[in-house]
Amino acid sequence: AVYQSIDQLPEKASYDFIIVGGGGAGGTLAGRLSENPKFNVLLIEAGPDNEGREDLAIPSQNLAVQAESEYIWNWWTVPQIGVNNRSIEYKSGHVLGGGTSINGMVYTRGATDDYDLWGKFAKDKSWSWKGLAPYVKKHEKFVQPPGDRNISGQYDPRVHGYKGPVGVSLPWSSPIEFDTRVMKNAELQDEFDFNLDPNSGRPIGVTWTQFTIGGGERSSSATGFLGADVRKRPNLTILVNTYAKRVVETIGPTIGLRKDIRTVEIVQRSGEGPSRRVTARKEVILTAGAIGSSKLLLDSGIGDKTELEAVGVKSVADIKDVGKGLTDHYTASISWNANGTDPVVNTTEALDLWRKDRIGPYAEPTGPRHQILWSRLPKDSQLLKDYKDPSAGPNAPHFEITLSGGGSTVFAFVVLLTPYSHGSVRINSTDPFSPPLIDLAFLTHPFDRAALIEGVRQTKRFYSGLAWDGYLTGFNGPDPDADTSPAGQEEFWDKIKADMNSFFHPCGTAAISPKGSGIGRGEGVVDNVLKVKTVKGLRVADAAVIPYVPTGHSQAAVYTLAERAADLIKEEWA
Ligand SMILES: Cc1cc2nc3c(=O)[nH]c(=O)nc-3n(C[C@H](O)[C@H](O)[C@H](O)COP(=O)(O)OP(=O)(O)OC[C@H]3O[C@@H](n4cnc5c(N)ncnc54)[C@H](O)[C@@H]3O)c2cc1C
Repeated sequence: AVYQSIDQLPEKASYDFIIVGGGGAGGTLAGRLSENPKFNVLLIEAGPDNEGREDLAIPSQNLAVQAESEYIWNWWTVPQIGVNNRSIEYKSGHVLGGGTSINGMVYTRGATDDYDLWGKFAKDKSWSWKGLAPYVKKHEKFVQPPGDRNISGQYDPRVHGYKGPVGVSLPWSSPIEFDTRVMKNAELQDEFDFNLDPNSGRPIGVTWTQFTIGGGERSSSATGFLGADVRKRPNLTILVNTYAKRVVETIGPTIGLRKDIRTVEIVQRSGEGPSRRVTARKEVILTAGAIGSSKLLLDSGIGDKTELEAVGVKSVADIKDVGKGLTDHYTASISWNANGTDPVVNTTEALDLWRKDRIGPYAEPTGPRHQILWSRLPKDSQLLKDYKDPSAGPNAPHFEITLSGGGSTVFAFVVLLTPYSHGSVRINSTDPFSPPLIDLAFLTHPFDRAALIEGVRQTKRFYSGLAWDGYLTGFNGPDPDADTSPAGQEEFWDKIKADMNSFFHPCGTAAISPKGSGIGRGEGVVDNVLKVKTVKGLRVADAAVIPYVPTGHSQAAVYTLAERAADLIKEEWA
């Protein structure tokens, strides 16, 4: 059943598993755990149901739905000292499907090394690219884009999954002159090579961009894992518009010394009306996202005892790393003038076409959708001599450079994928409705500033190739090389900082670490089977546990993680 409000939840119902947060991971887990008819599953989501909302299904509405306050948390970061004390709007999905219902749909797994790093953190090889291989593809259903685009030579069929519920495809439109020039440039320039598929685990090079779009519609954890058939399962209850305030100790006979945390306190999303407590017979699984899950733990008294007591929250478990270790991708924007003609989209016709046949400009995202250049700092880069390489390994790019054009502007996001800076999520109130203090710590480390300049320079080199002759008519900057005087550099940084944004891929706020290891600073929050340390009955199974942001857009890694989590839980309770 799907209940739209808390008063519809039967008083006496009981559940084996309570999943808190119906996003990328939560939707996946609810779908997978309820495959076993013996498990009774409750999924709690703060945002609305995705069903029946056309804007969430139309791929071209990606930016519109991200601006819709009902679908996002409306969080802002604390002033970021690295970017002239700006607060950055920190978007996060607030709807069934979470981020996967509103994100940019870019589908990239990251590098083998990123997954091997999980294994290193967990001291457990089953968390590694090889160990996770079945899960990397399990959620995916790679399909042809709708229409007649010929995609041969634009992806590698060997690296994809075809039986999962989440649709993945190249976008609808066929290549244009801009794309031909990108490919020509990759051929001509020694520094950059074409790479057939970004999802082989070895992303470096110029790749065609893939999206979580199936049959011309957005594919999310909600559409993929919680579709009409799944919603009919008698052992699955989905409760939307309901806020989990905290997890609390379950009253009853305590066996052993560990606190038993299987109870969730919930209330209407608006905060009005009475709170209720629901208890899981087996486990509570937090999947409220890297920000939401760490905030929930902190609101529940699970975190650094000294810091929690300083804000008046009673300590339940003193786990120092909760909310620490936040890593994310950050991006600078640069552009060129070009002599292409901006395509004019007739939105009425486009919408009609989409409604009729799921094709046309509405069947693909708004924004960068052509190719991505994944690159590393050169081997002989002074930066890699001055600092230990922050990337997980040689397959992991330092930069993502989005290649996007066709009209009068060629535009690039230069994304630093491997930041040295680590941020945090904190709370400063005993009220679970007060917003989290999100600190991304953007540009607070000298490596990050120097690396970002190198990323801008790489982009400039890419667009100075012969393939661009007669196409690009001028660089708009910001240009780190335009004026190398201190004043000129300051001007460059001011422009970058004024515009710098997040790619909204937070990870690492409840990081995985080995079973039995401590709970001091730098020692993680969950063990290698995702159980919260020192307590029982409670797991975290979303982006929060990924120790360091992968070098790709994060949804594929989250699906992989959630698929594995589902199997771990199924096995334990079989
Ligand atoms: C604007 C934006 C663009 C993005 N673009 C891309 C992209 O193009 N490609 C890509 O791969 N990734 C992208 N991402 C990131 C990707 O969507 C996330 O990595 C992924 O959704 C994370 O999954 P999760 O399960 O950890 O968290 P989420 O998907 O955020 O799910 C958490 C869920 O928990 C709910 N929740 C939180 N707190 C509570 C509470 N107290 N009570 C009840 N429910 C709660 C939330 O409402 C949400 O539904 C983007 C994200 C955003 C926000």
